[in-house]
Amino acid sequence: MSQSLSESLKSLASPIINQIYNDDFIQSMLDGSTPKGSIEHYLRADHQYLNEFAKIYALLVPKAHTNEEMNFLLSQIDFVINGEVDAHYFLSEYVGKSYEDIIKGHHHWYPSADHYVKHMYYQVNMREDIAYTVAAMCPCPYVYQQLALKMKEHHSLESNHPMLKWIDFYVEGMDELLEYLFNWIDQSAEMMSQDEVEDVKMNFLQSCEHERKFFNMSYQQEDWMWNNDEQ
Ligand SMILES: Cc1ncc(CN)c(N)n1
Repeated sequence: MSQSLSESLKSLASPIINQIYNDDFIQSMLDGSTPKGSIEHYLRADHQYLNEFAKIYALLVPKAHTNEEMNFLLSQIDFVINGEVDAHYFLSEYVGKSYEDIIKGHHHWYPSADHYVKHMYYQVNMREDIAYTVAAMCPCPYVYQQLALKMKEHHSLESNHPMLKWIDFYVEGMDELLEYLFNWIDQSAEMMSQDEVEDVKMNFLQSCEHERKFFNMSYQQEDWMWNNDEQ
């Protein structure tokens, strides 16, 4: 029996996730050496990213076919805005500043975050079928869940490890969400041509690479050359 599209996506994403795991951001989280400035950069970018992610979920509501799909989207808007902020509070504890102080006054999207967000907005605005956007959004929970599982699997983290609460947040809370998203992709793929399926794959894999760029952007505190007014 041939592999489902979602199974194919997961195996294609695996080498990218391994690269992210071995990059500086995750490796420094594990050894507790992440520069506080890199975490602050991440939090400023991610606060905006999650707000845009919620707005893109909202733009999917008119494309939903059932009340059940609409309720899923509403629940995810609530989670992204009001639930995932807990993961940010765990990281602001590491920095030693209040989350509100870290993110206040920050308005522009850093370059790699800009590219990632616009990749998702392009799908929701230019593609009729919801699957193209869902495929571009799915790596957001999927990559983090896989990274967190690898971090726990390969390291016996002390109970006072500074990143343990952040890691556990993504180990525990993603299964039901991911099952829904991947089923949505598989169901849509049944009515697609091979070319359309290839486009769905590209959207998913590009977002996996955008995840890698987002972490590297944070570690290197990447910004635009024109912006020189931020701490
Ligand atoms: C950029 C990004 N990607 C994924 C996640 C995890 N939902 C996040 N908070 N930020």
